[in-house]
Amino acid sequence: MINDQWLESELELLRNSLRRGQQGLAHWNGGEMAVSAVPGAGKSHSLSVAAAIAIARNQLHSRRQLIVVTYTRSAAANIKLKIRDRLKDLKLPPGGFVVHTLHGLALNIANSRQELAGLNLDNVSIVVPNAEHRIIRTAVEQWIGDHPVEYQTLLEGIQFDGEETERLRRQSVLRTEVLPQLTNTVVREAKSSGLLPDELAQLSQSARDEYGILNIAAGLYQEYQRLMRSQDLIDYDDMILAALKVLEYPPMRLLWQNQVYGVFEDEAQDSSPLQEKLISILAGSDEVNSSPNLVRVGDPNQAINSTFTPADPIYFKWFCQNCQTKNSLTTMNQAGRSSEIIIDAANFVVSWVNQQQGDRNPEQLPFREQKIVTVDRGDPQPDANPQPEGSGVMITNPDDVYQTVKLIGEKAIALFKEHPDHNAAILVRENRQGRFLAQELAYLNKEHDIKVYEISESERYSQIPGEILKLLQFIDRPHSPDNLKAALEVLQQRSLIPTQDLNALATSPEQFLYPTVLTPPHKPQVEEARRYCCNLLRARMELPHYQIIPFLGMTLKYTGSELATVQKLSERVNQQIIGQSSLKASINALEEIVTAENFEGVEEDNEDRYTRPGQITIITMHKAKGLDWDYVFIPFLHQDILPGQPWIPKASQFLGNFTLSEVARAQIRAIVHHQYILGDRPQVIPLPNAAWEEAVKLKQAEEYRLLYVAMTRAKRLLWMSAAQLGPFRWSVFRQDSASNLQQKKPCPVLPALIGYLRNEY
Ligand SMILES: Nc1ncnc2c1ncn2[C@@H]1O[C@H](COP(=O)(O)OP(=O)(O)OP(=O)(O)O)[C@@H](O)[C@H]1O
Repeated sequence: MINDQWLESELELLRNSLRRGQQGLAHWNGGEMAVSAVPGAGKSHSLSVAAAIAIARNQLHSRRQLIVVTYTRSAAANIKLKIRDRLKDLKLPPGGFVVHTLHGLALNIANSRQELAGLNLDNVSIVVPNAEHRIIRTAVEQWIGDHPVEYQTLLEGIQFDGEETERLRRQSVLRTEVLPQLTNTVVREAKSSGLLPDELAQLSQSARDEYGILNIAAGLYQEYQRLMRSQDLIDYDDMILAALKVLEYPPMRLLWQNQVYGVFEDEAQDSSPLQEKLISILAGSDEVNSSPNLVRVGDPNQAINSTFTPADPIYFKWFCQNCQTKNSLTTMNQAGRSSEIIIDAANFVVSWVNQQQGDRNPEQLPFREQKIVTVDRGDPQPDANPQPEGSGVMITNPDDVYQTVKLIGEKAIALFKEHPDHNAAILVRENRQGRFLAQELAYLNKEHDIKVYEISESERYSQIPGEILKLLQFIDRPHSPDNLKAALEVLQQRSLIPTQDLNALATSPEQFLYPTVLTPPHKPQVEEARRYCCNLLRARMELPHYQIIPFLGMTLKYTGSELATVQKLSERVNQQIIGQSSLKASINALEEIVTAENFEGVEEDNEDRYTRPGQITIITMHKAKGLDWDYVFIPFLHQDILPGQPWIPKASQFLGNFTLSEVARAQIRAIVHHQYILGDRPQVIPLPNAAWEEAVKLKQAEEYRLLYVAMTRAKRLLWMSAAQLGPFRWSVFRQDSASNLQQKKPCPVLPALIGYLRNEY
């Protein structure tokens, strides 16, 4: 205990600088605690104060530390600085704590006894596979080779007349889309829940569906693991598993637990069961009946990664419930970020969406019923709950997407004229919307000195080496259906050719690329794709190969710093192949770059670039989490995107009215939830249709939470709109063609919100 009077009174002052709800955190004195906070509640602020208080009170030092865990490196750097500042104010040395990302922490533990971890970390490389990764593609090929009967059942789908072209098309869909996606989803979902391939295979025995989806999934997972091992590769979950293996050994567990006084976890709604297990062990002790010194802070209403990563907010909700029964749940409801009317609008969304769900269990509702409240008078946050700009919340219904941009442009000009030091953002659901807005608003920069900054542009840098590689592989071997399909995908993603079923084109490259008089004429969209491909092939004949990469960059219509990135890439490849220059050598060099995932684009590296004054940032709703702006525009709020309809790609509808990967995800979640609550009691695995329905519900709930995150980014003005006419789907929208816009329905919460605001204000 501290007996220094001065320090005690400083700590008291520090505690009092926190708001009511935040103080619970500062009073933490060991044991488990859950903190459920609303957007803008000051989670990282109060976490850093509570950390400093815990370090001071318990006189922590380098051999007995507090561990703070966050999910991104920038969050880690941020909170580290904050804790240091607090300790400095308390005249204490900057020690007694470490801030880690979860994976950084796992790596440290695994490194502490490599032979226990089962990994030689000096030899392995870390990869982050996606469905296109070569490991996953190879796993799929191996599985197909070893499981002809199961593969045949998939090929036949719900009906099949044996026609050859259709069989080839289905093969292409299964090999390049369905099975890679299934592998990717299952590996991540099962592994991060602590399920090994054999356990999954065992569990899949009680599933009763015709394909045996979980059994296929377990087989794919097995192949994946084998390939990763044989090539000395590990993924992020392997790091956590390795750390857990070290901690299973009692002397090592004791050693670590003695070093760790407690663990504070931020963004706890994004945790997976495996991650939760790791921090609970670290924060615990081997004494019976003692609970771990574990504080978990999160906001279940901001869980926006649960449908494409294994993060699942239900675990944090359960943790909160558990703490509530032990009286150790704290809620932080006050937030000073936004004007009151914006807070009201966000709270309305929470209740309205939950009301639509009928009677589901509270933890299965899209939102935790936790309302945001304005701060008290005299709050320490400067300009807390600022005066709104105009009415504070504006909802409009423009004629079409073009008029939407026009209105945003006019509003931005007026706002920046009056407040040049403020900032603004347009939040979009997908990058294509962002690209459209950036093009249409480019005039703001030239004519009004308002910088328009589109974030997805810089995100695209990391895709450039992969895109160029696919085109090079195609021009090297154009008759390979896989190469052709991969190249067509790139062209389609870049909106250079119309969206269509590429499997049909890629199954017979010869017919597609060089139709004879005997082949039926191509449809216009196929012909357009063919012309693009033939131009690429011609370039191979006509250009010296060191010019090919820059040429491909132009063909893909890269702009500005994307082109600079391509130039840099081209130079690096040419340097690597000096003395043996050929197309093959370029491909090999590029393959190495893509596999190593270590090529950095040409871009600024600073998070502040998202929120510069006088700037309008175009950013996806996902990426906007954790940030805020004076003015926030959220256009294109249409029902087909928000909450969205269940959508099964046409190409894979022969398998039934669901996607295999989503069914498998929902089945694995059902298993893990069951194990979590009911332990070893017999398990019923949902059938594909029920699992798919559950997946759809989860997806729609997440879309609403995404809207909530987006709305709560606004400080003074929240501008939302749903145009009457919009593209059928943004993925097929092309500005250059006179594409038809269609009648669109607004996201259902918008009319309800308009009614609410009208009555309330
Ligand atoms: N007690 C306080 N005294 C002074 N400032 C505070 C206090 N609590 C919060 N703040 C300020 O409120 C702002 C919002 O805090 P922060 O960004 O940490 O919120 P958050 O909970 O992480 O929000 P979100 O989850 O929506 O991203 C910060 O500028 C922070 O400094």
